[in-house]
Amino acid sequence: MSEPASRPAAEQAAAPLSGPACGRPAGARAAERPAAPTRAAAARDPWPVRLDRVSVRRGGRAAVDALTLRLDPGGVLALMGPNGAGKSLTLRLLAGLIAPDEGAATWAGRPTPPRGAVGVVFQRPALLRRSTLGNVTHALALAGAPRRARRARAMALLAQAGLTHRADAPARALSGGEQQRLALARALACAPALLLLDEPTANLDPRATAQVEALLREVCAQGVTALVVTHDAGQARRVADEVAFLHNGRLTERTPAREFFARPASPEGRAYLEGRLLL
Ligand SMILES: Nc1ncnc2c1ncn2[C@@H]1O[C@H](COP(=O)(O)OP(=O)(O)OP(=O)(O)O)[C@@H](O)[C@H]1O
Repeated sequence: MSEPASRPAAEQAAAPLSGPACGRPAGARAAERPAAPTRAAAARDPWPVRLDRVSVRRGGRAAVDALTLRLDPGGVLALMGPNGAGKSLTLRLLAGLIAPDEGAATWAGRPTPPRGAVGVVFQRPALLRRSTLGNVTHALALAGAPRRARRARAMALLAQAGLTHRADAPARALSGGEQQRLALARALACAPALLLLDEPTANLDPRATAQVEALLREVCAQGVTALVVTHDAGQARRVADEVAFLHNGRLTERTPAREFFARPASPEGRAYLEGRLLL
């Protein structure tokens, strides 16, 4: 994930069930590892994903204000900032779920993301009234996986998410942490190149948070690029390679994570880490 660190100031699928996005599957044990995506990867690669001076108007103001951000393959970018900074809107722009009012969002130079190239996990997963397994097989069906391959592939995704033992349970009966790991497994059904997560552990306890983070790290180690919106500085330290900091819809800095936490480049980033940036 790159773009030179822009020092001070400069830039589910959708849940696969509801939007344009939909995982380079990864595996727990090798025997259970989902088969390699059958699609021609290059045709679906979204790189670079670019926001060029995009603005989104909400409530009579620019909630995202002339933002420029470029994502290239590799790594985890944490998108941080105070409430209302424009993080979720930015994530939705990157997913192609909303269009900018000004500026341009492009994927590999095109105005929409390649089908299935971007997976999204929201803070509260919208799970279907089906079994855990059924949620994933449904996502695979939407992704165009052949019927005969769906069950084995879904079971491999569930194994990776540590949910084999919950396969037949109603998805909505899972714990919050299990539901979020299911949402991740489901988002991986389309073998996305880019995974966007909007505060994926905001409602989880430390143990469930650690499980989701471990799954995210595993998926990223296997080639998926991720952007995580988080308020949790500990989480950003644990999972992110870089931090992009937003304030009032503007990018104040994009900095390697280690550097951000040691010496944030922008006054806003510094104030936030010191608990002084409240709005
Ligand atoms: N549909 C809407 N109507 C009016 N204002 C909106 C709408 N959607 C977003 N906004 C406003 O745009 C701003 C940015 O919203 P966004 O959800 O991107 O912020 P955020 O950084 O994700 O905040 P939080 O950390 O609280 O989730 C906020 O002030 C929000 O109130």
